[in-house]
Amino acid sequence: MGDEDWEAEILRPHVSSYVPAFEKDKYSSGANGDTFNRTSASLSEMKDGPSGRDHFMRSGFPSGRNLGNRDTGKSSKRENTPTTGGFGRGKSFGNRGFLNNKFEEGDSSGFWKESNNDCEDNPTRSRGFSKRGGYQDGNDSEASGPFRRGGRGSFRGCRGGFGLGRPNSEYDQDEETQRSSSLFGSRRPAVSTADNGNTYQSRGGSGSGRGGYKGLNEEIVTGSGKNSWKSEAEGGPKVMYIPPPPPEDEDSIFAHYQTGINFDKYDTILVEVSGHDVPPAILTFEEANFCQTLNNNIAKAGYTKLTPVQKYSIPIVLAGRDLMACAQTGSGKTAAFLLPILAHMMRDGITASRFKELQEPECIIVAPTRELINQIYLEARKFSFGTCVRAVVIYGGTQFGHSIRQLVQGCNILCATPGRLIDIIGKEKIGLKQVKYLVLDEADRMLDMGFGPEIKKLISFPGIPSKEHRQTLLFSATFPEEIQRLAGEFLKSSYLFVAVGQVGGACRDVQQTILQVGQYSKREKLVEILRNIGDERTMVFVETKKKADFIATFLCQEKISTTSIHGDREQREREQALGDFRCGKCPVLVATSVAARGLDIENVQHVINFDLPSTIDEYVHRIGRTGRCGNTGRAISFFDTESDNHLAQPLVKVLSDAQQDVPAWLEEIAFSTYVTPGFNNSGRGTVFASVDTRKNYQGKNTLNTAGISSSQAPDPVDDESWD
Ligand SMILES: Nc1ncnc2c1ncn2[C@@H]1O[C@H](COP(=O)(O)OP(=O)(O)OP(=O)(O)O)[C@@H](O)[C@H]1O
Repeated sequence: MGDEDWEAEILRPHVSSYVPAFEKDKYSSGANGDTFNRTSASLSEMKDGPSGRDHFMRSGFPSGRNLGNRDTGKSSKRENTPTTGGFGRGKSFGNRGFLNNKFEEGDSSGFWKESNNDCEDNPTRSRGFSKRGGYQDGNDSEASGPFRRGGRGSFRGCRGGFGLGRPNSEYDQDEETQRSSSLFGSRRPAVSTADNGNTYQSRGGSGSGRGGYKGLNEEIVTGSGKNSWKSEAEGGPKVMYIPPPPPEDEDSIFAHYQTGINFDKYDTILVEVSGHDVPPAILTFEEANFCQTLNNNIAKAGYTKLTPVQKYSIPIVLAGRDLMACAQTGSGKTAAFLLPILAHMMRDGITASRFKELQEPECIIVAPTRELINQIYLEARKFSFGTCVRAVVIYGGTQFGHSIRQLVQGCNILCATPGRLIDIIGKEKIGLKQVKYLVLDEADRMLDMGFGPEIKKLISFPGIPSKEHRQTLLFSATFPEEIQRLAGEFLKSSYLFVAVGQVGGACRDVQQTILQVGQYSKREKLVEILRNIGDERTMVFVETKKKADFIATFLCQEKISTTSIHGDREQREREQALGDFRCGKCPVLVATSVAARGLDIENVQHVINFDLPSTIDEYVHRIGRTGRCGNTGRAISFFDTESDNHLAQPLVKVLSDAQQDVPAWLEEIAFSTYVTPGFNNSGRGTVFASVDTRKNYQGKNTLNTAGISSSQAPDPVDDESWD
């Protein structure tokens, strides 16, 4: 499967980590005297720290209940007649009345109800199915696919730009449409913002047959017809974008932000390790016995103290063990795998061999989104600074030849998105024989029905060492049970499971507020909140790419400097948007779930869920863009009782686990929408994967000498109950 090529028809189960409060005991661990031990990250006795919410400066926002807008969306129905822009037939959408501020949400004709997908990423890639009955959203996908390949007109901007067919279907923004439309599209900024004139530009679409637009330097059109889209590697249209090289000066390489006031409180988080023969945790970087260069780099990065996931994971990886590690967002998982891998490589004296036709990396790191893999690459480059180890990043939306040129200069650590990786392997540009380390960051995402097939493909390529002969490391903040079971296929049976805090739990450094806001009141509420926030950096999550464009444009019209990131933006635009947000030029970033996972952006003080995501895990990742590395942050979510009730139960669980206020109205909804345990409501509202799932099938655990719990987990492969 090619880059930007995706099996769009695959369903993703609605994964959930929730167990109702009244069922909690049934599933809870540790405290109830089960066989797993929980150990505080400091390896000292767990102290009763202040509750999560006490860590925060109180905001100007009243609690959810007080602010809760009980608008249930009863405002007048909007008309279907567009006021601007051209439209295709079918479920046309547009900025109905948008320019004169009559743009309304929730129209039954589809716009606001389009599938919520975004991707390469496309965490909702498969949600489209359950929600909309079968289409895959179009995506700027690392992996998009034949099922998205129609020539439906594509909305490519905020002001019209519609083609024929089903302009408002999940299909209408697919990669192919974008690619093949640039001949016809006209580049026309939808809105240039308000304040500085360049804050936000949404691409204007052009109403050609295929609709859509792709930037001049990004796509070359092949004029291919329906269902003929191929990735570049497969001979499809070329992507011309070459990302700018990262800065080379040491200051930039080691630039970092400060740990926050709650960094030391990480030590009080309970940690569970399960599996056999658990190596003792380390308490300090010195105990890791890294070489001097690595220690220097760690110091230059401003790391003086290990985070819990690092304390436990580093010795496990150093001991050569496979690992599944789950720790809260922003708690340093990247270094937890990078540092020990680098330590091994340096111990083994690995040197990148330049200009070899076939590069044979020792380590492959895969992550679901382009921006995230780029971030991981920058971390790898930072920690390998001044060594012979060379990291390379390759990802979709960039010129294929550029990826190859990066590779041939030598590659020990290959950071890649799955689609581009598979393409590069298919082109025999890298050999897999030397792979000793395979890391899946955001592993639950990488193994779900979205990316899972590609990862399976990866580990099935001829030449790649079997799981017995490589070290496989899975990291995420969420690990639903079903994914944990799947993961057994990728890991040695002796793998260890590290759980820092509650698996799938939200970061306690984020003050969470849930407001009841109907769809027709959301924009007004958003503006009110953003005006209160002022210039503090804020990520606003919406469910669809189209909505991201609209909301960003709307905010710009409201004179709030805003940019946006989603899967229909060109890669160059995505990187520009992220850059503008990072540097504060645009303090508001409207994003789809493409930005929900992993992104580590300094000073993001607020996350606003304009739309709640369809799964609770996604919620946890989204709000985790703030409150990182001991810093505090705030998350405000608009809960629409017309569409979000399925999230009430898991939200109550996540809020109470994180010691947040739970609005009474939310509890009421949660109670009234109670799902019988065991009834699999598309994976929602069912069992909360509170621990290593092997625990559900095993006998006793023992306490190891380090005070870390060590379970006598049966070999999952041999365990009949495993499946
Ligand atoms: N020991 C440490 N000391 C200081 N800063 C650290 C330490 N470990 C990590 N950091 C910093 O904390 C931030 C968050 O780390 P990272 O992005 O690895 O979190 P994460 O757990 O992978 O989050 P997510 O679940 O959102 O992907 C980064 O800026 C990183 O450089």
